[in-house]
Amino acid sequence: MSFRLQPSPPARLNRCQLFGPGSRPALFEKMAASAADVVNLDLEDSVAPDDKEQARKNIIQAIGDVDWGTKTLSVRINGLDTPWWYRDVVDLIEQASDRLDQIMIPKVGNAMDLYAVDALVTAAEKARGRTKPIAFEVIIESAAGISHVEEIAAATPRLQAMSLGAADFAASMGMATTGIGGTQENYYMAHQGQKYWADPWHWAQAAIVAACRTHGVLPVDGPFGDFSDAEGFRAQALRSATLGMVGKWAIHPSQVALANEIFSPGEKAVTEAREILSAMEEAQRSGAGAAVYKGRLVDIASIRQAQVIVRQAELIRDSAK
Ligand SMILES: CCC(=O)SCCNC(=O)CCNC(=O)[C@H](O)C(C)(C)COP(=O)(O)OP(=O)(O)OC[C@H]1O[C@@H](n2cnc3c(N)ncnc32)[C@H](O)[C@@H]1OP(=O)(O)O
Ligand SMILES: O=CC(=O)O
Ligand SMILES: [Mg+2]
Repeated sequence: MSFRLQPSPPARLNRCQLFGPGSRPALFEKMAASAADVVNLDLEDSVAPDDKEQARKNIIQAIGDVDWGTKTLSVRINGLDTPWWYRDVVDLIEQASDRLDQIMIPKVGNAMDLYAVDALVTAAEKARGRTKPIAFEVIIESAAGISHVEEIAAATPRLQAMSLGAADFAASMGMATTGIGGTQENYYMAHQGQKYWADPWHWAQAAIVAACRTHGVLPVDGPFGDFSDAEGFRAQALRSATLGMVGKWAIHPSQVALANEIFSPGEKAVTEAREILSAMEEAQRSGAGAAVYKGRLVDIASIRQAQVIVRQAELIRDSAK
């Protein structure tokens, strides 16, 4: 164990991030009224090139005009390989109200990408006299991004969250699929005439979780494209939660409740976690480091596991007050 303590991620809910194109302002009030913890107004891939400028204007106006409640309000800017990104940043900081919490930077390939955006944001904030610093979130969605995931997670104290973007990731990796997340028909093991499907996103998710947990960043699962497939979404989200991710994107309102449900620990899990903490308190009072709970071993590591669940339950309870 390193003598450095693992930093905690930001203490805020990030169970669901609801996306909507900046070119469809009619959706903004609906997004604000949704149950998502985070709203992502998009300037990037859901907006056609000819609509970029108008989408930017729509978003800047809506940041000030719409009541976003207590949601984390984020705008996805265009990628650093486009002619639009610097104007996205400058106009957002110069013209949008201070209600804007975060910008999402897509297709980040290394720490220098974040250095460049940080430099621009810092200068623009100073010029505007903005006192609330803009937080960053990034998407890991390229071969370069996943190769440099740890340096990206460590790149700037502005960074709060990191998502896996399955669509662009698949394209960049040359994966033979047009599906956005979820089970891939051809990714299976064969054994005694049966097919057993495996999870092609698992390794990238695990790398993201490890980088995020090392540097106190929230790891998030990105889009699941087939919004008619609730069971597929559920299975993908359950796997992500099991791996340590804290939430998932919704690209359609039908996915919000599902994400909230899966990334909120259920009553049974919370009760069990509290019982483990009590069992361990009792064990420690009697000088033992391990105990038996429901016929299985629990020890001091179980306290840390149970605390993850209890902390998340408390965050949800506190946010409902
Ligand atoms: C894949 C890689 C990525 O980068 S994903 C992130 C970028 N993509 C996006 O932002 C796309 C977000 N989603 C959308 O644009 C739309 O949901 C798409 C998928 C096009 C479907 O729109 P539409 O045909 O209107 O859906 P629908 O008729 O089933 O809508 C039912 C009611 O829900 C509303 N709705 C729709 N989308 C949103 C949304 N994103 N946020 C909030 N509300 C939404 C519709 O307006 C409709 O409302 P109502 O029932 O008529 O009042
Ligand atoms: O931006 C998201 C993706 O999946 O690509
Ligand atoms: Mg993408």
